[in-house]
Amino acid sequence: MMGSLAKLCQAIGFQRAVANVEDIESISKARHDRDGAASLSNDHPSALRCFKGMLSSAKGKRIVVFLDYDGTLSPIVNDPDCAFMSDPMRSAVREVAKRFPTAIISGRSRDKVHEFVKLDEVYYAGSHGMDIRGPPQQAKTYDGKYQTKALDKKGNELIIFQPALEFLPAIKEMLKELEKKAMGIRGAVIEDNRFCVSVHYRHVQESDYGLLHEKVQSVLGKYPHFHLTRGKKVMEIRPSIKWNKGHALEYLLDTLGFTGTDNVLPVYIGDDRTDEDAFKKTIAQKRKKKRNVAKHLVDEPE
Ligand SMILES: O=P(O)(O)OC[C@H]1O[C@H](O[C@H]2O[C@H](CO)[C@@H](O)[C@H](O)[C@H]2O)[C@H](O)[C@@H](O)[C@@H]1O
Repeated sequence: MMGSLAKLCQAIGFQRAVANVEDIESISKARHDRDGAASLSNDHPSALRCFKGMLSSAKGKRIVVFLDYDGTLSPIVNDPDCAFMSDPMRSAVREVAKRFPTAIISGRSRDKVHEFVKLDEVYYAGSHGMDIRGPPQQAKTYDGKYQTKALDKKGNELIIFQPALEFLPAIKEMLKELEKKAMGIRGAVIEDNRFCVSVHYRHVQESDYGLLHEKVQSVLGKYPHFHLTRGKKVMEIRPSIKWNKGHALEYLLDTLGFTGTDNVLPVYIGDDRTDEDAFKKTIAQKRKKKRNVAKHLVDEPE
């Protein structure tokens, strides 16, 4: 059962920790591309060195796997439309999804990630978690108005959760303005991620960075309910709601029936700053468990 997870980790670049598994092309090299991404260092504890230990803490628990897309399941490439996932990576994710509930949480639009991943057996959260296609169960602790039922191509029932729905008209307007403004700057690429917008500057001359930033800020100034975050050579404009990849992880755990339980171990694999919101929630989950154990000890009569 753990073999499939080890294989996926190896495909993502965790080879050192899980030796003796069949060789799958690693994307770790591509991730160290000096583009501002956090790299492994003494300041960052390495999952590579404690993978087996991490798995031993999964004993008796249900593992739920959460994966980022760009830079994790696909290499970072120059053209965002060409960030394809390799077939071995797809097989590794498919194998994991057979054994553990698995979700992909990306900054991309949900449809775009699905198009790249092409697997129906995983759950998808696009737009940094603001567009979730989850299990066919309403989440208990979330506002029902953002949850709608839908059917997939095979007629299976799904729940769609979109907490930023009311921002859609403004996002469409903003997208047009950004496209117009960015046209003047060579190399700038605007990507429609449905509930957020990416402004890529990977191909912009360094001398034009400031100008592009100014233009983005001038558009953003007209939309006070939005804010800017940063990724790898990309500025991302998002609605200012209290919702990120971490909340999406919690939402999915809820719809999978794990709210208030101790018997779950969420595993999140990601490479970028926005993934840190989800890492924090997995840690919070662990702390919650510790608190519950402590409470249990206090409640328990001696
Ligand atoms: O949450 P993620 O799935 O990691 O998405 C974050 C952004 O990823 C994409 O941009 C990044 O990957 C591109 C393809 O490798 C690369 O060209 C770009 O420079 C990177 O920033 C995606 O295009 C963005 O919309 C996502 O927000």
